[in-house]
Amino acid sequence: MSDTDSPQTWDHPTVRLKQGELTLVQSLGATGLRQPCLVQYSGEAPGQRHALPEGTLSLGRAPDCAVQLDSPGVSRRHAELVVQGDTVRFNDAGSVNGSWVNDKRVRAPVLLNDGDLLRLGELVLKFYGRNSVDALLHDHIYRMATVDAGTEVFTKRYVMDTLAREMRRARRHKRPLSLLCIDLDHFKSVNDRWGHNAGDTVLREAAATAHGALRNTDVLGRCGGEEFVAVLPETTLEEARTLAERVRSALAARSIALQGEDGADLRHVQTASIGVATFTATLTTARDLLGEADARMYEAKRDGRNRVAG
Ligand SMILES: Nc1nc2c(ncn2[C@@H]2O[C@H](COP(=O)(O)OP(=O)(O)OP(=O)(O)O)[C@@H](O)[C@H]2O)c(=O)[nH]1
Repeated sequence: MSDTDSPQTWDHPTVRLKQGELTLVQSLGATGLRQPCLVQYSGEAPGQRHALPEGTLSLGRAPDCAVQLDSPGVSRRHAELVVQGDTVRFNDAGSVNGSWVNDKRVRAPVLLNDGDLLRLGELVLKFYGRNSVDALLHDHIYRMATVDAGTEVFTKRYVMDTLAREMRRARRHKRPLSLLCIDLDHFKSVNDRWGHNAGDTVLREAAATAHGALRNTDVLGRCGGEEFVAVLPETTLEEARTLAERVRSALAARSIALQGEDGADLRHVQTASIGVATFTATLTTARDLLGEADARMYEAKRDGRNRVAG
């Protein structure tokens, strides 16, 4: 998923369930001018959506491609799309493994229609035109699978997939990669003192605060009840420590407004203990990296909580 496509910065109003009814048609009307998009149907990130803004867009593995497709068999500059109003033209850009639209090899510009299947090498994508109801439904389902309903940060599954993908990228390009394990302190006492609803509010607000302290390129997910993991691509250990401290201090500085079970207005400061780990010659698997961040987080707890270790 590209930064601009992150569910945390979703680019159109969410399709919501209202009283059990999926209000697709109303949502479609409310969104007005939607962009056409491509959705990956295979490869490392099935379900990933690429919005297609107006202009000439390159598709390929190169990091500066407008539609970046980090998949084996896709050339660095594989194909090109020209988006003009409701018209979208697709062409191969001299790729090694070729491009197809609906199983027909592309050798000259092709006008795309809603629902067309594109194949770049082995990678299959589906094209959705502007205002496609299918694309809205797809977004809704994808969002349910990748965003935690209680906190609006990513699900554990999404963050683990991201970690695996970023580790492959870090290894291949010899780039730094770090991880934060963020665990709220004495969270059980929030539930015990003020009830589960107050606990849910604290979880949601703490997640929003942590997300706000991170960068657009970082991926924050909820990995357990009151435990979060942040994947930090292109980040050294030193930079990760600085970010962890930024998250810790943002949480410690935030006074969350709550209502107790008796309706009384309350305020609560929810601190966290944070473990930091980085991808090195000895920490080479996702399990190693998560284990190290988790161990450092427990060290922060043992040292008194509301601190960063690692
Ligand atoms: N309100 C609410 N509580 C949750 C949710 N998920 C987990 N919890 C609670 O989170 C609490 C976690 O408690 P512990 O694992 O003992 O940790 P802690 O109290 O934060 O203590 P330390 O981690 O040692 O600082 C448990 O009481 C869970 O019931 C949730 O979605 N909502």
